[in-house]
Amino acid sequence: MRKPFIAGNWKMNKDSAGSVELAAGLAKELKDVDSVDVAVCPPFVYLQAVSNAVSGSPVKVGAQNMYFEANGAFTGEISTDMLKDVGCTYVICGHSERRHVIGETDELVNKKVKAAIESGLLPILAVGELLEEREADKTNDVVKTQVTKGLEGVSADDILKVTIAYEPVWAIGTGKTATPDQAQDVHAMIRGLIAELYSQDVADKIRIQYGGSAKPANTAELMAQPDVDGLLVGGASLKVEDFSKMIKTVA
Ligand SMILES: O=C[C@H](O)COP(=O)(O)O
Repeated sequence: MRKPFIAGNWKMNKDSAGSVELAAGLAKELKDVDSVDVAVCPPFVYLQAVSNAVSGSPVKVGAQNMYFEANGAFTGEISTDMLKDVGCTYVICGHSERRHVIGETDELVNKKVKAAIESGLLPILAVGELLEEREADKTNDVVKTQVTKGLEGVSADDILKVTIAYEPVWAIGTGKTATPDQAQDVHAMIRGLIAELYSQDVADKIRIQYGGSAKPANTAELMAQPDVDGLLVGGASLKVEDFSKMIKTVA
């Protein structure tokens, strides 16, 4: 039985006061939730304040990105130790906006996943196809490559520290959610791939989130799919009411 895991990716939104207000509101609303793992991923500069605001509640904190080196001359980058120092449990690696806007490669994403695990952070490996790739019937190939390369060198002992987030790029921030069947098809394919790369036991245990215009109105039908174990939520995670409603739908 996989415990559902719902994470909010705030992306480049909120200010200092707004971050604390949202985090404190969620901590209060979700204080009794223990059947769902919950995380929020604010911008780097608000991580400490958000960690303080959710302290003692079931809401954990994640970062939206990281760098794979431990320290040194890497201007503008943030290390895993820094993230742990400000209270992070999770880190998103390979979000499609980082792949397609910033230009991150599978190789870089893989270094981040391995460095996260090494440091004790729990990576959320995000994968997903572009609209033209789906239209060209390349969804499975693209996602398989991203998962396989993203997990290269991750041992069987460590793989269950990873959550995979399937986010079809055409569904992100567009209001165009993948249908539950479309999500289920790709999630089942990913689970089958994990069985091939690791074992059936690992595949049965690893959590696979769906992301892309997830909101209160479609949470139940997405989460009803047998291979959808959680959600990586963008826009709808920016309001206490919406995000907590999604979690309570599952709890
Ligand atoms: O990381 C979250 C996803 O990119 C989904 O964003 P969205 O819920 O705004 O479509």
